[in-house]
Amino acid sequence: MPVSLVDRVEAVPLRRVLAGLARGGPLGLVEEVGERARGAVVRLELGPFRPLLVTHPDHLRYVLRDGVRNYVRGAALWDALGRLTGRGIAGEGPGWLASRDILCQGMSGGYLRRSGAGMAASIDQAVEELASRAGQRPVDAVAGMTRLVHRVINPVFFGSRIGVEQCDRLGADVATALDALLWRMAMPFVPHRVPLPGDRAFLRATRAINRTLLPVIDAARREDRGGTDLMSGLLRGRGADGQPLSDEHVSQDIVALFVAGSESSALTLTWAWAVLARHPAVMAEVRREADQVLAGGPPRPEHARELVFTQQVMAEVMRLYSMAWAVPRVARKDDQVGGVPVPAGTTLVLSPYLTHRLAEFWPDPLRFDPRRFDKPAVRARHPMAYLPFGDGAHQCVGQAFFALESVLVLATVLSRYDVRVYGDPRPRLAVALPPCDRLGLTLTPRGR
Ligand code: HEM
Repeated sequence: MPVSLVDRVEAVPLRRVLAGLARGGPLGLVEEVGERARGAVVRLELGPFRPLLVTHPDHLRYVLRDGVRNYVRGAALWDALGRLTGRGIAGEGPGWLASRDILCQGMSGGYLRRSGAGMAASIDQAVEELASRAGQRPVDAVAGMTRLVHRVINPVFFGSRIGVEQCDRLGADVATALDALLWRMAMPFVPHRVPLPGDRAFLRATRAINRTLLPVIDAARREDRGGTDLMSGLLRGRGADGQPLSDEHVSQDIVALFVAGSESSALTLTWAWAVLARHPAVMAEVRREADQVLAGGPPRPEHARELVFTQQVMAEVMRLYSMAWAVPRVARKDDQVGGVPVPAGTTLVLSPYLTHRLAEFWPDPLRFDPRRFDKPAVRARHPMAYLPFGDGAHQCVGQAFFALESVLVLATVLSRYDVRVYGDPRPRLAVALPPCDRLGLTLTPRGR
């Protein structure tokens, strides 16, 4: 299908950017720009940084699929992140391909079928631990979901090589390093030799990450237990030169997995509770389905397929709270997107968050409605109008894993506990979309 030409480029000048910031904060500004553009390519005039914002599904198909060879990770935004996540799975080229092959295999359907029972058991335990903390007083939902996610990903990422407390510490160090990078991401034109706030915190956090990870990698390499976890896979893997991946490469890939998989999963689950609290009838229907499918027992991987409404709820949560609010790419050569000239070196910012709010594809876009994911509605929609996990060469390797994890978490919790949510904050713009204020959560046994 040819790319439909939404052939105007709107410029958003700096003064309008600043006025928008004052009105709705950074996320309000992003939403306002997306709403005005209605799918057109928009040039953001951010001082010396002038990226093109791309949100129309036809244009996304072009950048992520048909024209993918011309649009790569690179330039300033990825350079900042690359200081933390290296040039393996979070990069491009041979290093990325080597990691991608290993991780795709490590997270394949076959792997999920083999290890699904272990994963469901981790979820069972993690939910009980959450309930024991959140029984009397509200726990912070982000912290609670982060702990839960760490308990589920720990065996998948590391086998049984690190304890859950160590996994929590590693997650916290990665989050600190990522926060510290925000300055560099916001000002990608500042050279790395010029100090910025956050630099020291970044250095401290990356040292702590290395202190945790490098000895574990070293020991794992010597042991070689033939595990099916992702770290074992990376240690067994080979680069394009046929040599094993270096310790640094493996370590940075593990950090990249935390960056890509841990925070986004924890925050998406956090928003799921916020949304369910706002829609008690939907929460009741998810519970009805959980009662029917789990029938009072522990979660099992095969339940996920039957939790159809719960899957739809999660899909709609990910439409409205799409952690990937900005997915940057850089044009290698001169090109056009939707009729708009794209000179070589231009940064394109794709925004699934904004695509998911285009009224042309999502009538009444801000309304929460899981039925948008009924099969006929999905079939009738533009296939690139929904891409919470990206698309094309870099499509998320953890998509099937999260799909399984999230529906089993919702069903397990609601089949056993009454959930109360305290607070109703808006998301805040960061690397992902955390709540701008505290969201509390209590779990009390049902019927009490
Ligand atoms: C709600 C949960 C998640 C969301 C919303 C999400 C979203 C995304 C998106 C949008 C991309 C594409 C980035 C790009 O095109 O540059 C991506 C890539 C990736 N995701 Fe996820 N993800 C989630 C969970 C996970 C999990 C659980 C894992 C690991 C187990 C994971 C691992 C990765 C990796 C390794 C990549 C890079 C793939 C590549 O560049 O080839 N993600 N994710």
